[in-house]
Amino acid sequence: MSEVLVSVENVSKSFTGAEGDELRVLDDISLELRAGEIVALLGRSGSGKSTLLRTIAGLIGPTTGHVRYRGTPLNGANPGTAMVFQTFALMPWLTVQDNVELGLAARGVPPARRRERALAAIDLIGLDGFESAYPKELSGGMRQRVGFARALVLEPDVLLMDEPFSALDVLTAENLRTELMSLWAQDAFPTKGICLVTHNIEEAVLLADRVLVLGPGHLRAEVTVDLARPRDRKAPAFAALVDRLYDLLTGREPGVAEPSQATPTARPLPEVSVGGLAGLVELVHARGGRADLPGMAADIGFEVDHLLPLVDAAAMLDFLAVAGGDLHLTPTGSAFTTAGIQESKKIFAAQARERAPLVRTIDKALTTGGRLREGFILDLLRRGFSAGDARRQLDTAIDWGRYAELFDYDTDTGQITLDPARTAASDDGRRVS
Ligand SMILES: Nc1ncnc2c1ncn2[C@@H]1O[C@H](COP(=O)(O)OP(=O)(O)OP(=O)(O)O)[C@@H](O)[C@H]1O
Repeated sequence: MSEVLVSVENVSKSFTGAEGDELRVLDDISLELRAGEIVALLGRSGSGKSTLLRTIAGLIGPTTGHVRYRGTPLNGANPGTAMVFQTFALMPWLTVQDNVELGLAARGVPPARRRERALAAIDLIGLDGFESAYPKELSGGMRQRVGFARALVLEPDVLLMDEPFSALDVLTAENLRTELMSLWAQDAFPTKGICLVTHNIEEAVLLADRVLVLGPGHLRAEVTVDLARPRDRKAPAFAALVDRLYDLLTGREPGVAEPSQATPTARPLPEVSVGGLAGLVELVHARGGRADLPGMAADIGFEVDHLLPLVDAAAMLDFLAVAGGDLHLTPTGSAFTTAGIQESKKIFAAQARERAPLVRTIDKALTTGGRLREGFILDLLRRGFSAGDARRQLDTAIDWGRYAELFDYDTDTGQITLDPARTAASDDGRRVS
C-alpha cells in the first residue's frame, strides 16, 4: 500500500449555533489520503465536505480527534497542503504574478526565487502573457487558473480543492479538468495526492480514484473508481458508477426505518414547499412518467444538488421512485398530479399522514386533543435537532398540513388546531378521520 500523506483520525467538529446550541457537523470521521491517488469527498449541500477539507488543511481545528500530515499531528495549518477555492479567492489589488507569489512570500522565499517559481507555475497552468493583469481583467476560467497557479507554486504534497470547477461554465470547467489531469499524469508533477470536494457525481467519477460519500457529518460509503484514464463519460462502466453514487446520495441509509414506521427525528421532513414538490412531480409526469435526474436538472437550469430535497420529499410521499439517477412516477404520484385540486389535496393528505412522520405525529395529537402548542412539538424535536432545524421541521410540517387541510396554525398564539373543515365534519356527527 502506498504511503499515507494525510490521516484523519476520529475527527468530530461542532460549531455553536445561533441559539447557543451545538451543531455537530463532522461526527467521528476517519480516512487516509495516500500518495498517487485522487480522493473525492462527495456529498449534498451541508453534509460537511468543506468543513472536512478545511480540517485537513489545518484551517480549522477538530473538536475531537486528530489530523496528521506524514504522521505528525497538525498544530495549525497543514504544511503539506495548498488549497484551490470555488470562488478563486484572489487579491483584486494584486497582479496575477503577485497573487501567485503571495504564498511563497508568506513562506519566506526570497524575492528572486519567488519570481522564478511564480513564472514557472504561471507557465505550467497556461497563463503566460497575463503576469501583469489584474483579476478583474480576466474571465472566470483564467481567474481559476490563477487560483491553481497560486496553489501549485507551493509544490504541495497534497492539493486540496473545494468545488474548484463549480463557478465556471461547462466548457471552461471541462478544459481545466482535462488540463489538471494531464499535469497529474506527468512524472515531474510534484503533488503526490489530491483531495477534491464536489457535489457533482460525474466530476467525482471523472477525476477520482476513490469517492468518499458524506451523509450529514459521517462517511456513508467508499466507492473505488477503477477506470482507465482518460475516462469516457459515455462508457457503460462510467454510467454504472454514476448510478451507484446516485443511489448512495438519494437512497436511504441502511438501518433507517421506512417513513411509515419512523419517528420525526429518525426521518426528518425534507425542507421543501408543497409547490416545489408538486412542481417536480409534474415535470416527471410531463416527461412521460420517467426522467433522468441530471438531464432534467440541466434542462431547467438547476444543479442536481438543489433538486435532491424535492426528490427526497416526493419519494417520502411515494409520488416518485428513485433508482440510479432516474425518477419514476408512481401510481399515487400520477393520481396526485393529474387529479383536480381538491382530489389532489386529499391524496396529499393521505400520503402525508401515512408517510411524513412529523405530520403524522401532529395529526395524531390533534385528533385526540383538538389543539396543540407549537412549543410542545418544538421541545420534542429538540431531542434530535438543533433549535434552527427543529423550527424548520415544524414550519415544513405546518406548510404540508395546511395545504392538505389537515391542520391550521395561528402565528400569533403559536397554536396548531385541526383544520376547520375537519372540525365541522366532526360537529356534524361524523368521525374526524
Ligand atoms: N463556522 C461555522 N459556524 C457555524 N456553522 C457552520 C460553520 N461552518 C459550517 N457550518 C455549518 O456546517 C454545516 C456543513 O457545512 P459545510 O460547508 O462543511 O458543508 P458542505 O457539504 O461543504 O456544503 P456546501 O456544498 O453547501 O458548501 C452547514 O450546516 C453549515 O451551516
